[in-house]
Amino acid sequence: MDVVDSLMPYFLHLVVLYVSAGVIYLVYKFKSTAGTRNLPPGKKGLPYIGETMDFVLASRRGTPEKFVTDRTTKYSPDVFRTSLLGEDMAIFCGAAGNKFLFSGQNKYVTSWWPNSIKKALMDPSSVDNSSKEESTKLRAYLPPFLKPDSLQHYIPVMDIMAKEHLDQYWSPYDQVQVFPLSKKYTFALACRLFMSVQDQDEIEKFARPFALATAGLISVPIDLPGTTFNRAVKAGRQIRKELFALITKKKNEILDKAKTVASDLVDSMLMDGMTEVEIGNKIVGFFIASHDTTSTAITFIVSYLTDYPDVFKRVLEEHMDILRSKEAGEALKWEDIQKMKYTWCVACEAMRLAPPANGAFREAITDFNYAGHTIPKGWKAFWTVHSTNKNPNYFPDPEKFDPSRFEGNGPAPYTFVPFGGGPRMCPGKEYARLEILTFIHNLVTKFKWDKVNPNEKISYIPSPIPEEGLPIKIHPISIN
Ligand code: HEM
Repeated sequence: MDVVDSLMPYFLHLVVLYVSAGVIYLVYKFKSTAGTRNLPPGKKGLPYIGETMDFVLASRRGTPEKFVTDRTTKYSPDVFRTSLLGEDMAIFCGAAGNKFLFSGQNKYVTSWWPNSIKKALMDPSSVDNSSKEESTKLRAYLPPFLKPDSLQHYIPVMDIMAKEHLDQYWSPYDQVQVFPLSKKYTFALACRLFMSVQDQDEIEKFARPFALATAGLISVPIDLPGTTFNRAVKAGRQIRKELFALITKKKNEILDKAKTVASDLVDSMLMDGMTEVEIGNKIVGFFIASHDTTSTAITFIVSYLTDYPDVFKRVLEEHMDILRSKEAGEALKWEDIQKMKYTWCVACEAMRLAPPANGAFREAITDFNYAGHTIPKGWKAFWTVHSTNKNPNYFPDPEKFDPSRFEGNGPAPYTFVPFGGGPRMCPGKEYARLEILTFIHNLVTKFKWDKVNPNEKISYIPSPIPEEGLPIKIHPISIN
C-alpha cells in the first residue's frame, strides 16, 4: 500500500501527460486538416529548399515557363502550391490569376520581398521594416521624378547619351557584345538621371558591386563565405558606403549653395528631409528595378531584329521617317517618340518571348479563397508572366516572333503583363519605354549587324541572358 501511495503522484502525472498529449494531437490534427482541406494542389518539395531547385533548373535550361506549365497541366490551370525560397507559396496563373492578384492589393495581399533581397540590399537598420512599408516609400518618391513633365526633359538627355555611348563603345569596333554594353548604357543613364554622376570612374565604383549584388538577389539566403548570397551582402555594403559618401557630398552642396531646385532624384529626396540611409535604400531599389530589366529588353530587341530582316526593315523605315522630319543634329523629343509605334510593338513582342522580369511576390494578409482553394494568411503568392506569355490560348503559335500581335487592339487584358498591373504596376514603365526607344532609334540609324553565333544559348538567371553576351558584327550605315 505504501508503495502504491508513493507511486500515485507519478501515475497521476502520467495520466495528465497522456490526456494532454491526446488533446494536443487531436487539436493539431483538426487544425492541420482544417488548414490543408482546400489548399491549392501541388507539393512542397524538399524541406526548406522546397522546389527552388526545379525552378532554377528550368530557368537555366532556358525554359522557365516549363516550371509553371508542368504544374498547371498536372494540378490546376488556375493556382498551384509550391515552396520557393523557404516559403509556402501559391502561384496564380492565367489572365484571371493575374487580374486577381493585381486588384487584390491591400484587400487580400500586400507587397512582399524575399529576405535575400532585403538583407543584400538594405541597410541593416531597415531590414526588419515590412516590405509593404518599403514598397510604399519606394513608390512615394518616384511619381514626381517620373511624371510626364520630367520624362519629357529626359528624352534629349537619353538621346545624347545614346549617341555618345554608341560613338565611344560601338563605333571603333567591328564586333561588340550587346548585353554588357546595354547594361553599361542603362547604368550610366541611371547614374546621370538619379544622381548626376557622369564620370566613368565614379560610375564603375557603383557598377562593379551592383553586378555582384544583383546576382545574389534571388538566392537561398545562406550568409557563409563563398556563397552567392554572401558576395551579394558584401557588395550591398560596398554600394551603400559609396552612396553614403555621395549623398553626404550632395547634402553639403545643397547647404553651401543654398540650392532650392533639385537637379536629380537624390537632391529631391534630400530637400524632402530624408536621411542618408533612407535615400541609400531607395536609390539601390531604383537601380535594381530599372537597370537589368531595361538592358535585357534592349538586348533581345537587337537579337530579334537580327533574326527577322523584314521586321528590321520596317523599324528602320519608321526611324528614317523621323530623322528626315528633323533638322540635322536636332535631339529627339516627345512627339518623335509617339511616332515609334511599330518599334514599340517589336519591343513588346521581344518582352513577351524574353520577359525581363518573371513576375512579383505578394503576401496573404488574410485567409482568402481563389478558384475553390484556400490561401492561408501569411502564405506568399506569386504572379508570373510565364503562365500567359507563351500560352497558345492567348498567343496562337506562341513561339513565333510576330510584332503584329500588338497592333490594333493587341493582346487580351491581363495576358501580356511584363510590367505587372493594378496599383503596384511598375512605376518606371514610361521611363523604360523612352529609354528603349531612344536607344533603338540611334542604333538602327547608325548600324546594320549580324550575329556572331546565331545559335547562342539563352539562360534565365532569373531574367533571360544570352550566354555569350550576344556578340554581333557591326557595319556602319549611311543614312542618305
Ligand atoms: C523593361 C523594363 C522594366 C520592366 C519589364 C519592369 C517590370 C517591373 C515589374 C514586373 C515590377 C513588379 C510589379 C509588381 O509588384 O506587381 C516592377 C516594379 C518596379 N519597377 Fe519596374 N520594370 C522595368 C523598368 C523600370 C524602371 C526603368 C524603373 C525606374 C526608373 C522601374 C522601377 C520600378 C519600381 C520602383 C518598382 C517597385 C514598385 C513597388 O514595389 O511597388 N522599373 N517593375
